[in-house]
Amino acid sequence: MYKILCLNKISPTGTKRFGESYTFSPEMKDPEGILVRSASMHDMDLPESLLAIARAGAGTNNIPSEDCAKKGVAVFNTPGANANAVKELVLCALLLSSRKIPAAMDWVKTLKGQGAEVSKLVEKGKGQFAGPEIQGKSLGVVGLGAIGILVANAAHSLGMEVYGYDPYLSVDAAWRLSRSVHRSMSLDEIYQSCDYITLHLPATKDTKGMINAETLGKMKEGVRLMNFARGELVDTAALLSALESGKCAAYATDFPADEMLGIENVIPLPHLGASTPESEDNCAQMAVDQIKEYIENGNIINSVNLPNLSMAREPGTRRICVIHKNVPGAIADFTSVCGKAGINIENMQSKSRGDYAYTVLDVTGADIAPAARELATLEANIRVRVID
Ligand SMILES: NC(=O)c1ccc[n+]([C@@H]2O[C@H](COP(=O)([O-])OP(=O)(O)OC[C@H]3O[C@@H](n4cnc5c(N)ncnc54)[C@H](O)[C@@H]3O)[C@@H](O)[C@H]2O)c1
Ligand SMILES: O=C(O)CC[C@@H](O)C(=O)O
Repeated sequence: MYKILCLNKISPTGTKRFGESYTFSPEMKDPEGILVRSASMHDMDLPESLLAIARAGAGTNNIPSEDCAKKGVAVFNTPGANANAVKELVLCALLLSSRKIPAAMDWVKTLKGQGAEVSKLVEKGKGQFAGPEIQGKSLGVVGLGAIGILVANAAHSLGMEVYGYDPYLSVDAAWRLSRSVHRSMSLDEIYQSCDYITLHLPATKDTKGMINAETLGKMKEGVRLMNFARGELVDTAALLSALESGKCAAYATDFPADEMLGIENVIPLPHLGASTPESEDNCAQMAVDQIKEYIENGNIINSVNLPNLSMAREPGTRRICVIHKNVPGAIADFTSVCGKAGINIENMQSKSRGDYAYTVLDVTGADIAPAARELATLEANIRVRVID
C-alpha cells in the first residue's frame, strides 16, 4: 500500500483516482508521496521514504525544489490546469479596478434604511464612482505562460490594445498567442506605455520586488496594476506610496499584505485565483496521475526539478530508475555494473536537466537486487529504485 500525505485539501475528483493500492490522509507517517497546494514546505523535514511531491497548481515557490532534487525527490506541478480560473478573475479585476466597483458597492450599502430616498441618493452620489472603460486602453501582460496568454487573448477580444513581455516565450506559447498581441522587447516598454499592467510570472530571486519605487516611477500616471501571481513581486511600501500619490490608481491582488488592507484603491482578494471547482478538479487529477505514474512506473511528467522522461514498460522486464548527477561517465558505469551482474538492458533512456539526470533501464536476467545495491554506492548516483 502506497502512502500519500495531503498537506492541503485536494479535490476528491483527483484523490479517487488513487484506487485501492493507495492510502492518503493529512496525517501520514513515512509517505512515498506528498500532495500540496499552497502550504509552505520550506521548514518541513522530508522523510527518507519520500519519492515525490505533487503541487496541485502552478507556482512551486512553497516547495524547496532544489533541496528535493539533491535528495532524489521529484517535484511536479500541474501546468495550465488552473489557468482559465485565474484568467476569469483577472478580467474581473480589470473591471473592478476601472469602474471603482468595490467602493461603489460599499457606499451603496450605507444607504440602507433610507427607504424611498435610496434611488434619489444613488443618482446624486454615483458620480464619485465614475471610471474609464477598458476598451481601447493598453494592457501590459508580464509573463506569457499558461495564464498570461489566456489573459492577453481575452483582453484583446474585449477591445484592449495588448502588449506582452516574456523573455523566455516558448514556441508552443507563441502559437497560442493571438497575432494581435504586440510583443514588447523590454519591461520598460510595458511600464512606459500601458494603462493597465498584469503580472503572470513566477516569484523567483530575479523577479522578487520587481514592482518597486523605480519601476513604478516609469509607469504612466494613474496606472492600474493587477497581481494574481505572487505578493513577493511587489514592494509594499513603494506601492502604497504610489497609491497615495495617485501614480497608481488601483491595485488588485490575490496576495494582499497586511499594510494594504483598508487602503482605498486596493482590491484585496484571498488568493482566490484557482478556487473554482473546475480548476481544483483539473489540478488534483493531474497531480494524482503524475505522482502515481512516477511511483508505479518511474515516469516523470511535468517535473520542476528533474528532467521529464517517459518510457513505455517493456513486458517481462524489471525497471531500474536512477536519479543521478549530470556528470560524464555515469551511464557507462551503470551499463558496466549491469553487464558484470549478468543483467541484460532491454531498453534504456536518459535525460538531463541542469546538474541532474535521470536514467531508466528496463532489464532482464539475473537477480537485480545486488546490482541495484552496487549502483546506489556509485558517487554520481542520488537515488536508485527498482520497480517490478
Ligand atoms: N492567484 C492564483 O491562484 C494563481 C494560480 C496559478 C498561478 N499563479 C501564479 O501565476 C504564475 C504564472 O502561472 P502560469 O500558470 O501562467 O505559469 P507558466 O509557467 O505557464 O507561465 C509563467 C511565464 O512567466 C515567464 N517568465 C519567467 N520569468 C519571467 C520574467 N523575468 N519576465 C517575464 N516573464 C517571465 C515564463 O517564461 C512563463 O512563460 C505562477 O508562477 C504562480 O505564481 C497564481
Ligand atoms: O491552490 C491554490 O488555491 C492556488 C494555486 C496557485 O497559487 C498556483 O500557483 O497554482
